[in-house]
Amino acid sequence: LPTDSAALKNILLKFKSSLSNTTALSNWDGKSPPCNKENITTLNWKGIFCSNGYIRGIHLPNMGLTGTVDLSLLVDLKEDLRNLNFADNSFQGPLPDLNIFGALKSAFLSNNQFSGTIPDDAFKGMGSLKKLHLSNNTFTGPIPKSLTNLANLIELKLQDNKFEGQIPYFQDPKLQVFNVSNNNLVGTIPPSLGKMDPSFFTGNKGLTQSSQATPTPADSGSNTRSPESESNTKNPESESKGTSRLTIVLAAVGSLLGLAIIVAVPFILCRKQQRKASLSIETPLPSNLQKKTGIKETDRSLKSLSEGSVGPGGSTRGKKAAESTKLSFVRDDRELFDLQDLLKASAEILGSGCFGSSYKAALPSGHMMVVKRFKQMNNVGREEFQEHMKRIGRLRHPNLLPLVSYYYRKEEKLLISDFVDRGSLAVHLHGYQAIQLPSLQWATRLKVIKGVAKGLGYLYKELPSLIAPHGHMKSSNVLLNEAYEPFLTDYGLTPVINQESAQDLMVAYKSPEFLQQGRITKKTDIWGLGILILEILTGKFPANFLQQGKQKTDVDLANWVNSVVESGDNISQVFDKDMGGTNNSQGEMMKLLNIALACCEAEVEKRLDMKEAVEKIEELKERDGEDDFYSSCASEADIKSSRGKSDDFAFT
Ligand SMILES: Nc1ncnc2c1ncn2[C@@H]1O[C@H](COP(=O)(O)OP(=O)(O)OP(=O)(O)O)[C@@H](O)[C@H]1O
Repeated sequence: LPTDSAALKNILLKFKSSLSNTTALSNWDGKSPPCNKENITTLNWKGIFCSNGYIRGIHLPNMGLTGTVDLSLLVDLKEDLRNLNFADNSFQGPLPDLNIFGALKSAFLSNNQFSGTIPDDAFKGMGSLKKLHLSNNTFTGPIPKSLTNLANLIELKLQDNKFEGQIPYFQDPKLQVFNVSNNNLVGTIPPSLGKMDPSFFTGNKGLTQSSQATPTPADSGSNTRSPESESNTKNPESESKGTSRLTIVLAAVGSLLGLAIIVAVPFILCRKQQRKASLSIETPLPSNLQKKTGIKETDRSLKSLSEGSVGPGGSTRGKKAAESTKLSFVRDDRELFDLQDLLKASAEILGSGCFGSSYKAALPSGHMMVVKRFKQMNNVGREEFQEHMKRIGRLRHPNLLPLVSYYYRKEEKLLISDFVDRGSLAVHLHGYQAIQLPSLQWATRLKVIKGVAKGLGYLYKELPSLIAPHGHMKSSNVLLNEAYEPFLTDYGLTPVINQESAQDLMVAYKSPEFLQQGRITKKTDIWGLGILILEILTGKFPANFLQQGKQKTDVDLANWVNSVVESGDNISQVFDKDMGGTNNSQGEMMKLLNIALACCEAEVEKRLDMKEAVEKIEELKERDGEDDFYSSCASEADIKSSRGKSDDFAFT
């Protein structure tokens, strides 16, 4: 249903009037349209998330809402809606008719007062559903059987209810979270769920650990499966099913491992472990940035200065103090907002890097920003810091993520930039299975490298006084937008990062010249570019980045590739098998590998310089692998449409 239609307004207003205590929805007034057709993402009406003019999410958590939820009033959105979040309110009545919305991916209804038995077929036809949270309500009766047929379900939270009977049979579940703790369940825990965290089953007096036997599909027909029926199932067929289950478990473990690498690398690399990374775009946003970070809106001492200073010099001090509690914008072409807007915004932790954590936060306009917190940025004083940020703010290039604003306090710096839809290249290279995406294809990888090289070339031109104009070239600092266009981030920061931290943590200081001679040079970022290209071509994470400080290491991606080249073995073994590519593209892949190795030359004098590297990369032919290029675009576009555009949001 196109969102500019008056009909849509009416639908939402009718839905609002069916709820009680709706003060939080005061801007659902029918004056403005709920979505703007031309905008990719909008949040005109509180909690209504739109994409390209269609409503994708209704996100009303913790809004003090009461009454019952009549989803039949939203039936005209049945094709469009992907996410519903009614958690943390005081809704009553039976479970709303979720299965009206066949394309729904997540439904969060936890922490309400929903009650009653859920019909067995309540989730019939909801094959897209990935996450269902019904915890902390007072649902009774058996766990509905239709849940067992949801092929994409990965998270099921039913804890703290009054569910009764046995746990139904989940065939080959993809489930990663299955929490039924604190209910009235009886019987045994099915072996197919045996790998779950044991705490997910506690608080059910009649529930016991199962024997090792695998249940047969026949069990799935019954919600009152007897424990005996679980034994005596060992036959070749069930063994092969067991094997396929094992394969799935192994695949899941593999995916999780991939994800764990992405998440763990910064932890291992950095001294100060921050909080656990969350890559899920559908994680609920339970709290705002201030609560998540503990960042103070104002520094109390500064505030009192700004409010209370009188007399000679007092007003200047006061003014300075007030200024120091504000965000500083480095561009004049952007929407202005306050630190307060950010601190109040629902926030999601994106990950914890070397220098602190990054958070995604929605501005009141709905625009998504990323706030990166730096704690080791005191290499220069306030004025020099501000000058440097202004310099970074003047940079403009299609492959650089622009700095939008910053916040300066002696003990805390925040850098604020736009959220980039597809997250980091690192995730797409090493954790793509965990986020259920296909591996990046050759044409996309080449496009990413070309963009990265252009961005780096620009930095070299615009920041000639910096020895390493980027300084921290790595795949988690390359972000990808919807079209897989790369954006470099965390560039130009070497002058402001504390020396010791920089040497311990930044990629430039992992280079051969720093490890061997204690120096970085104008070619150090080229080495970083070379390692990044090797990472992209081989799909292997550069393990030498895991070394902390000035330690020499043999575990180096470039050394490994060089050793294969020198051994005369088949060089094709170094390329990532998941990269695809036609015969036509192999020549270009080889050329790129050679460019990467020339960028990684340990002897700085022999290494390519920036200009040479960029020129050589630009010469690589995309059209050589034309079939491959278009098929890879098509497959990624397919995935995009099958995921639904709403996935770009963090409203669930
Ligand atoms: N602007 C952004 N848009 C989307 N995702 C981002 C953005 N900035 C950071 N991220 C994500 O957040 C994760 C954490 O980023 P962060 O910059 O804090 O750490 P890092 O890049 O892993 O390490 P380092 O601190 O060394 O740069 C990144 O892997 C990336 O996926």
